[in-house]
Amino acid sequence: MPRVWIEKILDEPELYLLRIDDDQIKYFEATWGIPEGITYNAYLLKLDGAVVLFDAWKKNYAKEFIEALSKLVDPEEITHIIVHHTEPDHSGSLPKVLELNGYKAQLIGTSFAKRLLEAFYGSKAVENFYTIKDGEEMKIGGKTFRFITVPWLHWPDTMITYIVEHGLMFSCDAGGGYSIPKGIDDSNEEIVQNYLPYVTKYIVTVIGHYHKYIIQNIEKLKKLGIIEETKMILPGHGLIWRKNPKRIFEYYEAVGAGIPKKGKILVIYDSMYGFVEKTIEIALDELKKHGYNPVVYKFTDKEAPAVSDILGEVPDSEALIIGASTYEANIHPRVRYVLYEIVDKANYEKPVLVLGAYGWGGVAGREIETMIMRSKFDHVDTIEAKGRATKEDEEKIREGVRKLLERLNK
Ligand SMILES: Cc1cc2nc3c(=O)[nH]c(=O)nc-3n(C[C@H](O)[C@H](O)[C@H](O)COP(=O)(O)O)c2cc1C
Repeated sequence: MPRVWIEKILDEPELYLLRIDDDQIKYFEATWGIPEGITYNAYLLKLDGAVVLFDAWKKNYAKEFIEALSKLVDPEEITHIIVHHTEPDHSGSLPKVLELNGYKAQLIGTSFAKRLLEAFYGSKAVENFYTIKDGEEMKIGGKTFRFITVPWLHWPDTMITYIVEHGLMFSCDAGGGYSIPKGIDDSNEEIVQNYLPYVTKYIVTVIGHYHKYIIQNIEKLKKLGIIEETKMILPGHGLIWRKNPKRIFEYYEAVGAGIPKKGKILVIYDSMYGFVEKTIEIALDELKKHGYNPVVYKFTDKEAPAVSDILGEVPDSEALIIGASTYEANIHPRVRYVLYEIVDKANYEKPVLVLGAYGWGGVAGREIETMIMRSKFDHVDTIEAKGRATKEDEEKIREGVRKLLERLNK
């Protein structure tokens, strides 16, 4: 059952975390396999003469959200609701909150957020909506709220809120990650280390399509001096960053830029009857001879890894080896889908070696080359075997691996 956390984060100003651990979800956005689950984080701030709610939870947990919220405040007393991003994993419970609030609270968000809220929940939901301008400041309960738009992180509606006097940054999806961390913040390094790979997976699968905006928006926040001075980052998923708040944005930047881990080669392949696998075994042997320790994902008649996990491995890889069989004059469907998603969401300047096997006319290699040529990836070579790899193929594969490694050492 999902665990609910109601945690006081600060005494002054009086700030609470409302978090639910969604361990029931299987596919985030009905696509990305996340057996590790995800948390939805909302925040409540009690000020002099104002009660401010920052976002909410998914609709499935509206009942739990109201119960948790009601332990801190009568929903009728909420004066402001800040909507950072309208994706229903954050906004789904808002209609229930508004109903219990008697629609008295002022909603605050971008013009895009207003339009989307209306489309999702009807015109009554936005009756009392205030549309902010980028950089606008507003006094609420004696504090200065600065609203900064961060479009395409990862919807057009997205903004963050910065409370100037206390250096509090409510960042919604930016700074978030998958999984259900055992704590609420970054104070325990073991929890952080377990969590960070799920941050990468989240960035690639959820924000990856717009990954240039990660860099752009972080630059924007840097220029405003906000990242430098912030004391706490409070995202809509995962851990709160208070011990070292800058760390999560540095991590986001590193993933956005695809900074590689020395020696990590990602190998992805399909093999129906073992012929592609043979070409991969030769490549793995050559990699090992050169001291590399590859990370391997394979699609066979016994296993099909989650595409979300594979995507999470791309940003910190030095290079990729893709192995595919030709299937009905195309790339095997499993590898075709993975590649499509990699090129779309994890498109980096990294070298790629293509291996494969075919029966009567190799097509997969050529098709993969075309996909790579249209991406930022750097095509090194394509070597395909007609069925079983011959001695000659073996030599070419080993040579291909050496060429791939040379690119890394340039
Ligand atoms: C359903 C199916 C479709 C195939 N389509 C093609 C094809 O269009 N062209 C071709 O050359 N080989 C085709 N093949 C043959 C495979 O590409 C070939 O046997 C290859 O060696 C398979 O490698 P693997 O056993 O590692 O998957 C097909 C095989 C299967 C099972």
